[in-house]
Amino acid sequence: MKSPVNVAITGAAGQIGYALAFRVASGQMLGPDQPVNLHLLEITPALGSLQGVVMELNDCAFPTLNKIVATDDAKVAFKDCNVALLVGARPRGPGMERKDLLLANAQIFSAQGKALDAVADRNVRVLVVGNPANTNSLIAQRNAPNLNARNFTAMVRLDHNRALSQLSEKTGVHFNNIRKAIIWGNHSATQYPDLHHATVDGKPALSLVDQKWYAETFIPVVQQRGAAIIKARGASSAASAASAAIDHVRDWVKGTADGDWVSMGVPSDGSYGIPAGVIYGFPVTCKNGDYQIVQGLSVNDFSRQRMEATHKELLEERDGVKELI
Ligand SMILES: NC(=O)C1=CN([C@@H]2O[C@H](COP(=O)(O)OP(=O)(O)OC[C@H]3O[C@@H](n4cnc5c(N)ncnc54)[C@H](O)[C@@H]3O)[C@@H](O)[C@H]2O)C=CC1
Ligand SMILES: O=C([O-])CC(=O)C(=O)O
Repeated sequence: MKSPVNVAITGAAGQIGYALAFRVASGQMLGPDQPVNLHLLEITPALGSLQGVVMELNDCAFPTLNKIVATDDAKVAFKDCNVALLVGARPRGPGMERKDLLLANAQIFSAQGKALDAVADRNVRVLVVGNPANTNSLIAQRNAPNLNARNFTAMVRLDHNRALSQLSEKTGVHFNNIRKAIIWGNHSATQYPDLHHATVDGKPALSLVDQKWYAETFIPVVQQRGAAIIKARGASSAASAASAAIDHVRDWVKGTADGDWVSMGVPSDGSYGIPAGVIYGFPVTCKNGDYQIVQGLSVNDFSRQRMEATHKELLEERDGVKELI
């Protein structure tokens, strides 16, 4: 039997947390042969509700669930954690942009960065889901100077999956046969969903759809999907966000499929002219528990303009939290 992996989930009694904890506990993230210790963090007033989640998790009798720690102390939750899923943060409501949450949520990520720095496993893999995810990930990273900076990532996988879903609906081809979509940049309305390298049943995606649909329907629909879900449900995406978090960490730890890539918000290494350090959505492949930014893709003017616009927004967000990074 493998030794257990410690997985911390913040905001574990919230909408996403409630979907995510059960999927992690049941082995859907790290595999059916990998026991997990769940470290669940909530704010003090939510501890009662968190206790209910703990009771339900125990009642599932998952073979892969070894132990649960439920706490309102970040240093207890992050102690020796190998994977940290930073979900706990305020969600937006109708009419807001995700960056409107920055002031409300930024403090959470500076405090949690410090707590991770103090007590987490030195190779902890961090996924920030709480919005605005890229900038919150940067804040956590900058507050954890003793951890591996590459391991601070932000979730654009939901956007990636949304791109597959839209293209599948348009072409009538199942997502399983769609490869190499890309989400560049920020998890926001400026993100750039790029189909220039995508294939559908092995054919170039852009040879199957017209440019007008790509530019005027596909891109805005993917960019605005979060807002469309809020309008329809009266609450932001939760099960699909949890599912994307599972996909992100599973692929990072266990590797991406041959001949495909996924999108992850990761610190730039200067690739594609995005200055080093910015946490930006890139196409990546994963192997042996590490990720690599896909190199050598051609970028035309249409793409370059959009990649710059989303980068510019990230710089503006960063300027807004200068004192925390
Ligand atoms: N990156 C992405 O693709 C997506 C990101 N999100 C974001 O994820 C975040 C969570 O969304 P929901 O679960 O729907 O919100 P929610 O309000 O249902 O749950 C958030 C939970 O976090 C807890 N929390 C607040 N501060 C905390 C702290 N300092 N430590 C630990 N827990 C804390 C709250 O008590 C609450 O239970 C939001 O910021 C939302 O905008 C949502 C969907 C997709
Ligand atoms: O739109 C929101 O506020 C929640 C979110 O990030 C998403 O669904 O992509």
